Amino acid sequence: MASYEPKKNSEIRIFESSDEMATDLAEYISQVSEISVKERGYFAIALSGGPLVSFLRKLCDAPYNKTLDWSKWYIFWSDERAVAKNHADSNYKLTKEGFLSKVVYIACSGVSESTDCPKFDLILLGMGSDGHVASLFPNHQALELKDDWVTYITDSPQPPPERITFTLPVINSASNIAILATGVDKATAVHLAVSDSSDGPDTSASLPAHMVQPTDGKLVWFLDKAAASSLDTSDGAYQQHREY
Ligand SMILES: O=C(O)[C@H](O)[C@@H](O)[C@H](O)[C@H](O)COP(=O)(O)O
Repeated sequence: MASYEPKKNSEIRIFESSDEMATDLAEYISQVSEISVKERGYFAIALSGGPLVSFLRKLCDAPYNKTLDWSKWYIFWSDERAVAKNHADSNYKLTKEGFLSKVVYIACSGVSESTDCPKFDLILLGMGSDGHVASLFPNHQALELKDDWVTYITDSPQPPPERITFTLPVINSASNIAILATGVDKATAVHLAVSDSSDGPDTSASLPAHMVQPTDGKLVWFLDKAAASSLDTSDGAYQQHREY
C-alpha cells in the first residue's frame, strides 16, 4: 500500500489488490470502532451500497469476528433506494446478505458542536464514476441543502430513481469518512475529487465527492491502482509518508 496526505485531515491509500484493500479497510474500521467504543461506549457507522459492501468481508473473519464488540455497533445507511427491503436493488438487502446478520438499531451518536448535525463515528461511502456519493448526484439541488439531515430524490440519474440520502452537512459532520473507489472508470472522478478546486476547473468544485470535506473529522480514500491512475503521485504533488 502507498499512502499520501494531500491536505490536512485527508489521506489517500492506494492498494495493489482488492484483497489488500479489504484487509486494510477491516483494520481501519476495527480501529475506529475500538476508539469510539472506548470513548463513548458505542460505535455509530453509516454504510452505502455498491461494491463497498463486498470489501467489508474481512470483518466477518478472524480475528475481527471475535475481537470486535458487535453489540456496541449502531448501523445506519447513508442512502437507500426506495424499494422493498427484500428487493434486489435494496442496499439493506445487499448489506444484510453480504455482511450483517445482526440486529439493526436506530440511534444517533451525539451532535456535532459546530454544525448541530448528528455526528457519526464513521461514514463509509462508495463513489460512482460521475462522482456521486450516497445518493447525492452532480448538479442536483440536494447538494445545496443546509438545514436538512436527510432528503429524498425522485430523479436519480441512475436507477432506481427514488432514493433517500444523508445530506452533505451530515456527511461532513462525521468524525471519520472513508470513500472507497475501484476501477479505471472512477479515475477521472477521483482526480477531480481530490484536486484543489482553486487551481482546477469548476467541475471539481461541484462534484459531490469533492464536496465531502469533514468539518472537524478525517477523510480517508481507499483506492485501487486503476482508480488512482489519474493522480500524479510521482512528483511530490502528494506527500507520500509510507509504503509497504
Ligand atoms: O445506493 C447507491 O447507489 C450507493 O450507496 C452509491 O452511492 C454507491 O456507493 C456508489 O454508486 C458506488 O457504487 P458503484 O461503484 O456501483 O457506482
